[in-house]
Amino acid sequence: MKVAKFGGSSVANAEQLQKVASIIQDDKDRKVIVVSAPGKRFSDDIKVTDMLIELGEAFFNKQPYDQKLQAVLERFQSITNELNLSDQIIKEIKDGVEGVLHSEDSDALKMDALKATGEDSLAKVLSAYLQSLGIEATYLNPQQAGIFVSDHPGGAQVLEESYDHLYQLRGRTEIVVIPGFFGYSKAGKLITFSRGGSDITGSIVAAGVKADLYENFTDVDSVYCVNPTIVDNPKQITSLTYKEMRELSYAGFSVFHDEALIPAFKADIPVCIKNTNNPKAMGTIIVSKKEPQPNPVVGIASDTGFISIYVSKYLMNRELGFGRKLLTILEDEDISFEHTPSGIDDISVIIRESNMTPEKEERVITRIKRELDPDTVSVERDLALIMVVGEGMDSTVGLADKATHAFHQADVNIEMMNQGSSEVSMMFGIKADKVNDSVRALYRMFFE
Ligand SMILES: Nc1ncnc2c1ncn2[C@@H]1O[C@H](COP(=O)(O)OP(=O)(O)O)[C@@H](O)[C@H]1O
Ligand SMILES: N[C@@H](CC(=O)OP(=O)(O)O)C(=O)O
Repeated sequence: MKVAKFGGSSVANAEQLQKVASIIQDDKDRKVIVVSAPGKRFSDDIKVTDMLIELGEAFFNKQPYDQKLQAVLERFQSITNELNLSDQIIKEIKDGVEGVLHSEDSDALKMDALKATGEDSLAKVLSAYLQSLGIEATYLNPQQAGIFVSDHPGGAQVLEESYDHLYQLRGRTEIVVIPGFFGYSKAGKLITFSRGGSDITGSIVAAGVKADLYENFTDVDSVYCVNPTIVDNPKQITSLTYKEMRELSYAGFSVFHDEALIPAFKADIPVCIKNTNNPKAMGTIIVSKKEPQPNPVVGIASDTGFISIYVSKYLMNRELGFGRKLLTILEDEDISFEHTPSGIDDISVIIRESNMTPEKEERVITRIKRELDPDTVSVERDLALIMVVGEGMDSTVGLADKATHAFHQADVNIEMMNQGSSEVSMMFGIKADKVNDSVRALYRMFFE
């Protein structure tokens, strides 16, 4: 049995859905299908999820939202028209959105329910389309499938019991279409995963049904060793380990959500990234172990939007509990940290800028000054992280030398370097405006 997830680009319009249907028909093992909401049809287009978020924001700000709702309905209407399906779903979306907006739920729950409308409606459209082609298919809501999650709107975590519920799907004879991106709390509230979270649903479902393969259909032939929007025609990666993919997706390989690997990894289910627009291409397979490769580096990922809080204090290394106290201040503000590179008398805490507000920052800095009595505390902004990743790196001499040489060639100052003890990756912190030049220089160094 295979679980196939189709991302936003694969379900963006009727033509894409026709490709999806023929992919499903091509392999009788594709029994469980997970879908995203319609994504971009062209580069300046707006994803349905973003349209729904805008609609919610307009409502919360007491602004008119009718046109925004109309635009969502039109996206679905054009799909149902072209696929000759009933437009009953259009009425359901309209009533559903109004029902959510005027419910008694908190704004956070309303927003999650709105966001999920894209996936939920598309799953209904796809199952109706498959039925119209004479294929036995049913839509299955995540609550009926038993996908239970923690009560964190916009950041759900799956509850263990979901896997046993999902195992029951193995008894189904027809094709089951499940909307991605959300589950239900034990209190019965709809809660979404973080953005891009349909990949997570696919992985949870694959682990639950103990699938032989989790296929993740997107709009590229494979995972490339660098982001193809930064380097033209980069080399394709045929196989990756879970560990490598986890590091690469954490650091910016947006083709696969970094949280999505965990369920598949724990259940040891191979993941294959494939192209809906070219399903014959081999794709990239992600497994627990792979043959040693001639090149110890498999990929170079980059991400922007980081800040660093730098704290220095003479004899910091002797002060018991200094690091704990510093991190507690962040924890009290509900801020998670990414990395903590340190020296004997100083420490930096790297944070995603999206986790920080000006108010939080002011409180954090005030408390650091008051409670830790540092010599210096400063905040550095507009940082990017670059990760050079590969399982073979631990046994290869001279890779850090090659990497720093590439930064030198690109005339980029390295603000921070970090190599984890696992040696699966090297991480560099640089100014964000230099990130693409750096990635290109590293690509030339390691792959050309
Ligand atoms: N290293 C990489 N390899 C392949 N694609 C990448 C990589 N890094 C970033 N991407 C981007 O990821 C995109 C696919 O992810 P996404 O837009 O989330 O797809 P979907 O709509 O299928 O969910 C590609 O179009 C590509 O621009
Ligand atoms: N539609 C949701 C979830 C998702 O996974 O989308 P996509 O497959 O387009 O990355 C989002 O945009 O966040």
